Amino acid sequence: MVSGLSALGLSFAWTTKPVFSDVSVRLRRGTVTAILGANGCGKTTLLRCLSGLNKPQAGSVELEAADGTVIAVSSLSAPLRARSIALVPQMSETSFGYSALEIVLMGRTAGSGMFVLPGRDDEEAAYREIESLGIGHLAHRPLGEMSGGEQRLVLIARALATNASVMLLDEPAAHLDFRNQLLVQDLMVRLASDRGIAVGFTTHLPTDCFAAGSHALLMHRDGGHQFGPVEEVITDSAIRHAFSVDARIIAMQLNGSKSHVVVPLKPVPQGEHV
Ligand SMILES: Nc1ncnc2c1ncn2[C@@H]1O[C@H](COP(=O)(O)OP(=O)(O)OP(=O)(O)O)[C@@H](O)[C@H]1O
Repeated sequence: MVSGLSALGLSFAWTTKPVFSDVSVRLRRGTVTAILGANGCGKTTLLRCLSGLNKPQAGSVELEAADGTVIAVSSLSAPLRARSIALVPQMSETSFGYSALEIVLMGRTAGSGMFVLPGRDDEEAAYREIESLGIGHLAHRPLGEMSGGEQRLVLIARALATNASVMLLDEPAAHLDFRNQLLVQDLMVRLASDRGIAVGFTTHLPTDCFAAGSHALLMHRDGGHQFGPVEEVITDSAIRHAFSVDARIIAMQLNGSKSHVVVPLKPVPQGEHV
């Protein structure tokens, strides 16, 4: 059984200028980790490094087993990697012509090779994942004819169908309406608590970290970062440094539980020390 995914000392550069350096983060089984930062700070690049799609110039990404053994993600075969770590992209234009059922079946047979045809069991399992997300009515609709929110749920169902122990979602709430944002946040929390999945997601909205994450990795535009429990990492001064925005975190009791909203107040003037 996989107990988590760890990145140790990751550095990545597309050119000579590093996108990030020496990033360490641990996504534990049964928890949700938010990866927060301004546009262009490297969230998607990091997520792809964690999934094994981008190769970092330094550092390692390792899957941890419950007995303490670790295996480098870079040493896994592509099929095994696809069955261990599911990546939910923001969009999948290459899948636009396929129906939801066909797309989720691709997740079910991920890593089995091009010539393996899905069987009846696979089809039933794919239906179950689609139903579990409340989108059974979309099973036979092509992805390209769905709304952004519906597409996101289909891509999450495809990731679930892989039975991966780690799920990485790139901006899962982007372009979603209020209700669908809430549904996706609740879903990530449930995938962690009910299925024991180690969930990681990227966002550029600080409030999302409090809503769904137990831990946060805050990435700064200068390549620096902080990782730890959300309430320790996401502070007024950390937001000011990461986004160049003066903001206030407001904590309140709502329906018997603690909620937080992060209110942006004003941009920090250019050139002012953050
Ligand atoms: N394929 C690529 N080739 C070269 N540079 C890239 C490539 N992909 C991303 N970059 C650059 O790497 C940096 C980090 O990009 P990335 O997409 O990881 O940021 P992000 O934090 O996810 O941004 P956003 O919030 O806008 O989605 C940016 O400067 C971007 O221009």
